[in-house]
Amino acid sequence: MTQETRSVASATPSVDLAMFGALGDLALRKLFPALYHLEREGLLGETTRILGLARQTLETAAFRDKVTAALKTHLKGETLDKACLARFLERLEFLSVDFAKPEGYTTIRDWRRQAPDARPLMIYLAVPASIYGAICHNLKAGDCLDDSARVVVEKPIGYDLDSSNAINDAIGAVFPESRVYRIDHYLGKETVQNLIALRFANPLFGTQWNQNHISHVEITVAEKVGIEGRWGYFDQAGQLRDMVQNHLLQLLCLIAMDPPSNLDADAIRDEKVKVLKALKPFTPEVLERDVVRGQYIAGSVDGQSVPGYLDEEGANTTSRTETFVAMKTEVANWRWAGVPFYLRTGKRMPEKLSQIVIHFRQQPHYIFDPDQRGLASNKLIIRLQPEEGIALQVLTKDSGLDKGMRLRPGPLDLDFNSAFPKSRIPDAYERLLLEVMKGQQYLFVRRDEVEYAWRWIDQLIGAWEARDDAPRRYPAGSWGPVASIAMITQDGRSWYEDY
Ligand SMILES: NC(=O)C1=CN([C@@H]2O[C@H](COP(=O)(O)OP(=O)(O)OC[C@H]3O[C@@H](n4cnc5c(N)ncnc54)[C@H](OP(=O)(O)O)[C@@H]3O)[C@@H](O)[C@H]2O)C=CC1
Ligand SMILES: O=C1O[C@H](COP(=O)(O)O)[C@@H](O)[C@H](O)[C@H]1O
Repeated sequence: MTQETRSVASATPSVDLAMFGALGDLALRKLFPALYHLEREGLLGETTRILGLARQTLETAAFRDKVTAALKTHLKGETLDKACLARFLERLEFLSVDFAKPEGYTTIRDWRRQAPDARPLMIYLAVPASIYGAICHNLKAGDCLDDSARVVVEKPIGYDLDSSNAINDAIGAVFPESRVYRIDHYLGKETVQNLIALRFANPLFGTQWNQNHISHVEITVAEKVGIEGRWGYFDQAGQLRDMVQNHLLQLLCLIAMDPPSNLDADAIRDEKVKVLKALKPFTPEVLERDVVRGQYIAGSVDGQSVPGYLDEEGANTTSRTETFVAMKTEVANWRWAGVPFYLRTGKRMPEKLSQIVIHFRQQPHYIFDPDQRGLASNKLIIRLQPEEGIALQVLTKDSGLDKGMRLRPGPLDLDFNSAFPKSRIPDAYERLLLEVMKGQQYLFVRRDEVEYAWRWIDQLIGAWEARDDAPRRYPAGSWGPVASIAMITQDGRSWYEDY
């Protein structure tokens, strides 16, 4: 992170953005809406050009129509600003290329040569990871690249350590690590970045952030959605690879890492890697006690009946893929020894909710009503989505003449929408696209982070496979298998449930 991003944003430099997979789901649902928002906020470089690339034959005018239709569909209730839309569409061009074949790349090179001035080339690979290597190779062989070229790659980077290494090697054969931007869209969420501010700008928390003061940490990422037509992909991955390997481990790293010496990308990423290296591995015995896998069966979400995982479109009816995981893990280092981190994520839960709860230890000597001892210690509740905010649960005296010194838990609450009503919370992809344009890597995942995350996940999956047990069933619309509640109750605790 350079000086300028530490304080106020500066003007974004103009770039040439080549979007591979420009007619795919990610591009149309997330990336073009994010780029349009950047346009509306005046955050696109003045002469930035955007080249859509896909296999389908299409004129630029028809491509602009498709992008307009996608914006109308995906900008949830927002009215398109006509002038802004016109400015945005003017930037777009389209080329039909089969990415696997070298021939088409001459057209990309020619487009690049038409740039009005020297500017960075930003390549976004919104395509399956299986063709990242071919695209990188063809871009180089087709003379499309120079030293300004940076590449953005999507998750999942592989299926395990070996496959992720193969993908990273293919990318690394063309791009140095300093020009590779691996997306984990959770890092682009405003509230996730706020974890850095919360922890390192507030001495109140900085001094308490260790095993002397924190008893345990919960991270919940619950989704209401099911598989949404992605059964083929999801069934190969499962919730552990789809959500824990990346998003939940990134959240855990931001909570557990030591303070970086500055806000440079590598300073932050070095600290995250130390956390990943310190995660306790799972032995088969620990696995049985501390990990619960689930798969949803038919149920109801928001009052609507929904099918079970095995009855989703395209399902293989004998699949044992997990759609829910709960686990207890530990970061084995001086700061966190003995502090359980409880992680939980699942599809078809009753709420969409991403939340971190830090439970502080009780006072060493207790002087209030013994009946209230178990009432509560302080909790810091960090709501990442949907209602972004931070609440600190404190104990105060219950008011009233008849109450004596009765305690009452209550929140010191910072709701971002009411505290900062004018500020729109940008979508993660807006932030991430902007950072690539500026050449800042601190919100992207470095190769060794991916590797250590896979190492940990691989040994967990290895232990799982050795047990060969089926996931536990849970009805859609519930908080997961009962065993996930028992898992935390065995430690005398419960999942925080004030949703
Ligand atoms: N969609 C999402 O919400 C998310 C997606 N991702 C990742 O983003 C990437 C893109 O995903 P998504 O948009 O869903 O996938 P899609 O399949 O919807 O889009 C991929 C696009 O790439 C095109 N493509 C594939 N191979 C070639 C080729 N050889 N030549 C030309 N075009 C090609 C496809 O064209 P055609 O239709 O002609 O085959 C398609 O338009 C994947 O890596 C995915 O894992 C990550 C997180 C979320
Ligand atoms: O990466 C993924 O994330 C989404 C959840 O993202 P969110 O921003 O809506 O919380 C998940 O549904 C998807 O399966 C996974 O691939």
